[in-house]
Amino acid sequence: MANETEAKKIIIDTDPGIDDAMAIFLALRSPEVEVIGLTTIYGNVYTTLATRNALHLLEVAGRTDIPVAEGSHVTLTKGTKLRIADFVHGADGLGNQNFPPPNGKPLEESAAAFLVNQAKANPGKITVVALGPLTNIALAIQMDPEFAKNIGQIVLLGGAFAVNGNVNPAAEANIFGDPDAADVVFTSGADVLAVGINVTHQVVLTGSDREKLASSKGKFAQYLTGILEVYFAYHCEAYNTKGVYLHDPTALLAAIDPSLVTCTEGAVRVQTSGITRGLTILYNKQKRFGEITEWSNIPTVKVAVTVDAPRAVKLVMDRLMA
Ligand SMILES: O=c1[nH]cnc2c1ncn2[C@@H]1O[C@H](CO)[C@@H](O)[C@H]1O
Repeated sequence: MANETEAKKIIIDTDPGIDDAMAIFLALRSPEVEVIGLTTIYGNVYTTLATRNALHLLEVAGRTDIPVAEGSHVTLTKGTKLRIADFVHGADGLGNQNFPPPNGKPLEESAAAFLVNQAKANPGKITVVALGPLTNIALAIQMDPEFAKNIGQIVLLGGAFAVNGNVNPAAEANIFGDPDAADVVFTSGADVLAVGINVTHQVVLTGSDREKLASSKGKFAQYLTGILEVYFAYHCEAYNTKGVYLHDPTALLAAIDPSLVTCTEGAVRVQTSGITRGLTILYNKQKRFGEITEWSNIPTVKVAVTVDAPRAVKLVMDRLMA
């Protein structure tokens, strides 16, 4: 029997990553969602290390029942020159804490095949929360013409809508990581919600929040206090702030509770070359252009424009300290 309180099934596509670790733990502490798998991708670390970290985080959480499917090692156009943000997250992606290797192994199935098969088995029921470059999602779209229809929603952390990027003034890191894949996802016709850094830069975990995490007895709070040191140091150096941006947790929360953000809707295209490679442009449909453009007849997506930041930070703190 359909049940209104049935948890929403989510797959987290992730490149752990310090804020990825926070988002994964947050999901595991959120009764509104059931994590049915993690799929891995390069971004904050290379894919092999992302898989190792995903398995490790599930072991820390005592949730080795959740499968991990390894994703692509190259971009959609088979590019191997990847931009890895180890300077943000530490060489191991998790704040250089010398964690032991995990015992678990990933599935034989690739991330894209896992996404395709799960969406096919549960049409309209699964939300993908995509926290890294969008290669796996684009591969799933290319692998199965029905995927965009079968997947319930794709909530993605990516883009810098009408603000500067964080890789360079044009581009946000996840879109810059694979702009071709991002353009495939944005134009696929799937139900997409993009949460960009125009929104996530408002959701800040302060030094005093970190102290509260440190003094909490919670298992996740203790773990995160350790790995957050490197993330704080990077923000202090790059942004001259004493807080850190909660990118991935904000996207995860938007998937759990859409009322945390307000959105606009329009066609999004991604610049795939030149000095603005990775730029996300939203066509808000306010003007009807006389001529056909690259934005004509493109399905619309939702783009987050505001966030209830105090409520988002409180949810992160309450759930991670529990
Ligand atoms: O300055 C940066 N350069 C590259 N990646 C970053 C930076 N800051 C954060 N992230 C990572 O990229 C995503 C948000 O764009 C987040 O997953 C974050 O961990």
